[in-house]
Amino acid sequence: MAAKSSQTMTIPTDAELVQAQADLWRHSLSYLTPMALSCAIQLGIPTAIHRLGGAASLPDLVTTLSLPPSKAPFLGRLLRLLSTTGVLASNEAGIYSLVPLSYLLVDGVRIDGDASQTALVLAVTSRHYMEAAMGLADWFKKDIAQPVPSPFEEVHGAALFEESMAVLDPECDKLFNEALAAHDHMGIGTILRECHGLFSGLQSLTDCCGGDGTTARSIVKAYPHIKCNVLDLPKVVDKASSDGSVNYVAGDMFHSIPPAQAVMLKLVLHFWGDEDCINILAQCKKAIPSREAGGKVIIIDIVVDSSSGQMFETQLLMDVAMMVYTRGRQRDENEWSSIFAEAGFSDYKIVKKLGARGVIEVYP
Ligand SMILES: C[S@@+](CC[C@H](N)C(=O)[O-])C[C@H]1O[C@@H](n2cnc3c(N)ncnc32)[C@H](O)[C@@H]1O
Repeated sequence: MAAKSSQTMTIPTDAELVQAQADLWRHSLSYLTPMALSCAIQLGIPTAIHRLGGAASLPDLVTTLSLPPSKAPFLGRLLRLLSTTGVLASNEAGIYSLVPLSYLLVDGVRIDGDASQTALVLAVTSRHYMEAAMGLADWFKKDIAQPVPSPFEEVHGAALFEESMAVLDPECDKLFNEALAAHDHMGIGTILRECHGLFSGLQSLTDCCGGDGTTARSIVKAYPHIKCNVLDLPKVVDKASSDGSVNYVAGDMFHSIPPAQAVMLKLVLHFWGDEDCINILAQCKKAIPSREAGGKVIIIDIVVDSSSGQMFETQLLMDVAMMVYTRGRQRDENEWSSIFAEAGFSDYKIVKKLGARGVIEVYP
């Protein structure tokens, strides 16, 4: 027999009901915010404003973007939403300008040598990603044995990293790879400037899952004395173009990680479940010397922090994104700490929080 609730819900007042209705509109229509952002990128609005000197009026944009004049009033409404949601700034004279967020969406602008972030927005707002999110309720109802495939795998028949994705859906595979490169390449410059002690004392480093070696090359450029290995799967290493500054190793991190004073896992562990993370970290521990000899694992990943205001919501969205698209998750400090302990590490330190991410040193 169902337990009787001792609490009865108070009937909302009229004022609360109309507010609730407005809140529901906002919640259920807020998918139009990323759609407007994607539309702005496809039309080239941030790039046009940049080329017009960083500020532009509606008529300037209609002309520069070669849009039919009949669309001007509609573009004005799009620009108003983009300004209200913080993608652009606007003033009373009807001039639109770039803010740091839209600066990241300007074609050709390089931040620390990184590509703009347009590829990421275009991928996550594509039908491939949206369809996976739309399959979430069906996914919840299915009782599937471990390891649980993501809603993305259920809908598209392959995981994001799987080679078969290139055959099943080449367009989706291309979108994902471009998005991943834009996402991963950004930020190492800031880490090098903000976290001086992270690499300076190291003689050697293995960038585990280091992809095409972009991050490792930036580190070696800043610290030429560091001997740097880049470990990735053979299919990735085979395609990497080497300039001789780093040593590429084709392999599987679950089997072996090239030894070095430190192993770095930058934006890796959030793709994996807890058990896999423990196995990866256990392999890292085998690859490094004792703490006294300077051994450490460097992790760059989100540290979910409920006291971080709006950043907390971003971190939760990134967590649900991991649930929808991968088998991974985002973790708070307690969750990180127990994974480190289970993998046999004795201590850790959160060196720095940068945006939504943290830089963690983990000691054997
Ligand atoms: C999200 S990226 C890592 C990002 C990279 N560390 C960066 O910050 O630029 C994931 C990478 O992990 C690699 N990878 C996946 N499974 C692997 C494994 N078992 N062993 C080694 N590399 C792996 C993929 O090929 C891909 O290049």
